[in-house]
Amino acid sequence: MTSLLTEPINGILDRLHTASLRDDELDIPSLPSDASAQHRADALASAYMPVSAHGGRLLYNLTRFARPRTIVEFGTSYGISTLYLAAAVRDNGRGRVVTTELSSTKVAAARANLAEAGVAELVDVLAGDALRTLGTIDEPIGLVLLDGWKDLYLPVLRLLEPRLTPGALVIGDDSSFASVQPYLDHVRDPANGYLSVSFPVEDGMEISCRLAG
Ligand SMILES: C[S@@+](CC[C@H](N)C(=O)[O-])C[C@H]1O[C@@H](n2cnc3c(N)ncnc32)[C@H](O)[C@@H]1O
Repeated sequence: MTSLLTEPINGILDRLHTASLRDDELDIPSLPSDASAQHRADALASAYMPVSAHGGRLLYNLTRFARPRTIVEFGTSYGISTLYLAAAVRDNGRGRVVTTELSSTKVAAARANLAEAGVAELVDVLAGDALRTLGTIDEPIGLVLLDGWKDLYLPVLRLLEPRLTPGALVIGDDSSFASVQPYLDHVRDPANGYLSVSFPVEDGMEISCRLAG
């Protein structure tokens, strides 16, 4: 049996996905186009913006198959995608997740959700800007989920690239968004060391395999 379909993870994911439906009712103030990542994170502190249940199951299955020792996630929010990754780590019997989030409200909520789900010991939630927090990881990385602000996918990937293992999977969520294009241009050019495929789940996930170290 999978942790995803058993309690407490199954019920917590149901609850969080249901709560995320209220994102549509939030009154988010419009932000200047040059608003900082922190400003955007604070303005959207109430918004879950999660992967869908289908996207989450894809993340779970990829993680089960790849059996990575270290998974890095950019953009924790309330911890929904992190729970799918952590459930797979638990069922693999090895590995850990390092995830990072700018909003302090969300860091506290995600830590509480992961503790309630019984997977807190499998996950490090790093508070702060991914461009700073993820620079501290010095071990080989087997799987990356990029789901923070879209314009930062490429700088975050470039930061992590020296530590990607050959064969590592890099997953970019919301790949149909125009702001992801510079990232897509990078991973879709084999000269940059990836074989990349667009997967049609929700707003699209780009799944890229690292060919070279
Ligand atoms: C789309 S949501 C993540 C959803 C989450 N992966 C899930 O499925 O539940 C994006 C999150 O990335 C966070 N974020 C954006 N830029 C960031 C940065 N530079 N460093 C850390 N977190 C960031 C935002 O605050 C926001 O909570």
